[in-house]
Amino acid sequence: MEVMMLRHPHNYKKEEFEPMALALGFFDGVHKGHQQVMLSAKKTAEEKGWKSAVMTFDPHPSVVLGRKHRHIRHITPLEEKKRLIQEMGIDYLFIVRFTSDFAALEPQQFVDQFIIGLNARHVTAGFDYTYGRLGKGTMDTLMFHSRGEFTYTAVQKLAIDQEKVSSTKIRELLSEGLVRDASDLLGRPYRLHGTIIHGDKRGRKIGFPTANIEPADDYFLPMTGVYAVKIRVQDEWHEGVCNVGYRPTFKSPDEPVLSIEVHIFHYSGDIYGEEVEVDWFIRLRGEQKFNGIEELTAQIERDKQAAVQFFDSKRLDGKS
Ligand SMILES: Cc1cc2nc3c(=O)[nH]c(=O)nc-3n(C[C@H](O)[C@H](O)[C@H](O)COP(=O)(O)O)c2cc1C
Ligand SMILES: Nc1ncnc2c1ncn2[C@@H]1O[C@H](COP(=O)(O)OP(=O)(O)OP(=O)(O)O)[C@@H](O)[C@H]1O
Repeated sequence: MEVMMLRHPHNYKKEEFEPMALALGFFDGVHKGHQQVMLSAKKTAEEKGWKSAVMTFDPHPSVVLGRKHRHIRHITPLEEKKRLIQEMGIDYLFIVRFTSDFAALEPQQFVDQFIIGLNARHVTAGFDYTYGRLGKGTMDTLMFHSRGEFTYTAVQKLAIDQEKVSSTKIRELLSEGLVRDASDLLGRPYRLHGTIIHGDKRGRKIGFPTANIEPADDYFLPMTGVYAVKIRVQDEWHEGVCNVGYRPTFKSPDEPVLSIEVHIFHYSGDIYGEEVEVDWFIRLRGEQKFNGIEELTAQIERDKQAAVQFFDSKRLDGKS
């Protein structure tokens, strides 16, 4: 997949691009709804002998439009999004810098410069996609703005249990610790990339060594608590239990520092500095303040059993 960063104004001529079927959206999560939009573009590209392309934006439009904090957390930060879109077999990914100037483009200007101007011959987007200043362009105005230069598909709403599959819903589920429900909407487990860093080395002493993980990006983390996870280290997946939280048993609430640490089953070895991936399967409990190490270790032992049982039953279901 070729990744192209674009800014407004850009100086490309449409002749510089091969004909494309282009999927439009921010696509945080690359969830099942997003996948349908992208696959629809891919299918059209295959039928017509064109290239498939996805256009996304960076940063999130709400950062520039001032509706949210400057730093918004993502289900799939840009690098994660790139990986997933690449895995879908898309030929081109356009990442448009979302600036105030870009946001101020009238719908027709956006279409002229970023759709027709890039030689897109077909556009796919979800039924509720909007474009141009104040989101005035909709799937109903696209025909008019297309000037007959491209065709388009409005992908129908994908809903699960009568609710639209959306990035917003997935963030809501993650913030409630409902990682299993989130994975139903994502079509895969929620995943975090990071690096193993040094912790306080206390874990080893209490009998549960942990890999402390520094996220590679501004991930939207699940609610604090203990989770059954899988972790990929040096290309091998292992099962484990993960605590995401503030370790109230040891740390003062006055200086809260969030830590993410995984006790990996049947594993020993020095893995500081390794890049890892963590897939989150189920939340086992909330984080607690224990009266000392013994109570904590007894509970971690129970967490471990619960996670082992969870993975065993998943294997029996044949879903592993
Ligand atoms: C499965 C698991 C569950 C944990 N649960 C708690 C908890 O409920 N409360 C808490 O204060 N710390 C909890 N911890 C964190 C331990 O306090 C932590 O592993 C220990 O302090 C070692 O930290 P270190 O790796 O930074 O040395 C948990 C750790 C694991 C692996
Ligand atoms: N459930 C869905 N069914 C069909 N299309 C969808 C669905 N969710 C998003 N899309 C489409 O995918 C593209 C990306 O959408 P967007 O990034 O706004 O995702 P979203 O999940 O709706 O996000 P948010 O919750 O922030 O509104 C758009 O074209 C949008 O219309």
